[in-house]
Amino acid sequence: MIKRRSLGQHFLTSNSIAKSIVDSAHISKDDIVLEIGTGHGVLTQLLCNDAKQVISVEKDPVLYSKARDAFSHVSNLTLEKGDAFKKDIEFTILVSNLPYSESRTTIEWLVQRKFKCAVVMVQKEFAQKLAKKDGKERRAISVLASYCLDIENILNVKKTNFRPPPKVDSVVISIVPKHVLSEQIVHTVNKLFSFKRKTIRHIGKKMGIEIDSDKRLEEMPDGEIIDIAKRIAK
Ligand SMILES: C[S@@+](CC[C@H](N)C(=O)[O-])C[C@H]1O[C@@H](n2cnc3c(N)ncnc32)[C@H](O)[C@@H]1O
Repeated sequence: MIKRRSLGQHFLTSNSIAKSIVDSAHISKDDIVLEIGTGHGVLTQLLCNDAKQVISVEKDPVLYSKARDAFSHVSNLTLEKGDAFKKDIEFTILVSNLPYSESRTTIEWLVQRKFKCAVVMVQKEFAQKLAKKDGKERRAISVLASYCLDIENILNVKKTNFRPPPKVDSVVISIVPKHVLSEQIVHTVNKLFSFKRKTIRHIGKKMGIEIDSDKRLEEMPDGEIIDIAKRIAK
């Protein structure tokens, strides 16, 4: 077995945690579920039991081939090989024990999509970052997440529940969308935060618009930051 750290290959070993994750997505027979990272399929069969259809994408070709053999009898499952973020898959629900290195990509990708809900496992620190509402540690990703998504922590998962165990504990979060943003706005919010220490007047000047305020990004409500990004992106 190839253990590729860059692919975040820490496999969940607990069937009861897998069941809790799938149950908390409240999947019905109308739902098309996307799973990012099939791995050894600890979630995949459970998802297929509940959903109309499951599309499970795995980037590692060896794991993809093994899953094809293991799940060849499952009629409502489509297995795909490759990078899930480069595919244009329609889904109603996303369920994934995310590769940690893709957590930020996933949130930026989700805020640009329409879907019913997502249940994903992320590192505890990343969940805390998403929940930052103000202060110096607030990041572009915190603004995008709190403006676009309702996020709830639903389950803490100790690192001992994975093989090989990661360095940190995880948390399963549920996500319900509120607003959708374009790729250009997501990019602009990231750009605004690259000048984070400056006043918004100064940042506006750098980005070609006039803003009559000396506030800093960390003091501004999410909606105001998004409005500024929209003015810049026009
Ligand atoms: C944390 S493991 C979870 C595997 C399995 N679902 C589980 O719960 O044990 C993440 C999986 O995602 C795969 N992966 C990493 N990046 C990916 C990407 N961009 N698209 C699809 N799969 C990816 C890894 O190879 C790995 O199998």
